[in-house]
Amino acid sequence: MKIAIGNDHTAVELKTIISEHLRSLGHEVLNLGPDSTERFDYPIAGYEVGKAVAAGTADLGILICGTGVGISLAANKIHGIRAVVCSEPYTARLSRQHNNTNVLAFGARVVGSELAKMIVDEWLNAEFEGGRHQGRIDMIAEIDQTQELVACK
Ligand SMILES: O=C(CO)[C@H](O)[C@H](O)COP(=O)(O)O
Repeated sequence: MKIAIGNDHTAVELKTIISEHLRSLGHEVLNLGPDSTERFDYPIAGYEVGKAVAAGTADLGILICGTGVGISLAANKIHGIRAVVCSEPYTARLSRQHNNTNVLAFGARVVGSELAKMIVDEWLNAEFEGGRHQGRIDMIAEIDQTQELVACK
């Protein structure tokens, strides 16, 4: 798979570790974040990775900032992006199975590199289950596109 990765200044080292891990698993990595620890505004990386995934330039995206929160908020502003912040593997797996997330975020100030690899592995190995979950994904898309939800009218 082709995986876009983005980060801010807090996550350069963890980005490198995760990129190497992804390559060792046979994935292609598209680096859309800085490789310098100079202060960097995380919305830029969230935007770049979100755009790459939404456009199909990458299959999935991984974002890392201090907490994973800001960078995922930015990515979630792109139509079609479902980004999740995870600090443990269970939520990562369920976010694929039930919510069909296409961007995974975590915090370099929150998780260590081994836990981050476990989170990534669990997320990549899980598959969307469809069925009843598809209708809920469609409802999220409806809110995104129309700022309305027919089920609430
Ligand atoms: O976690 C983050 C956003 O959610 C950022 O990494 C964090 O806010 C950066 O902070 P600072 O500029 O103080 O290093």
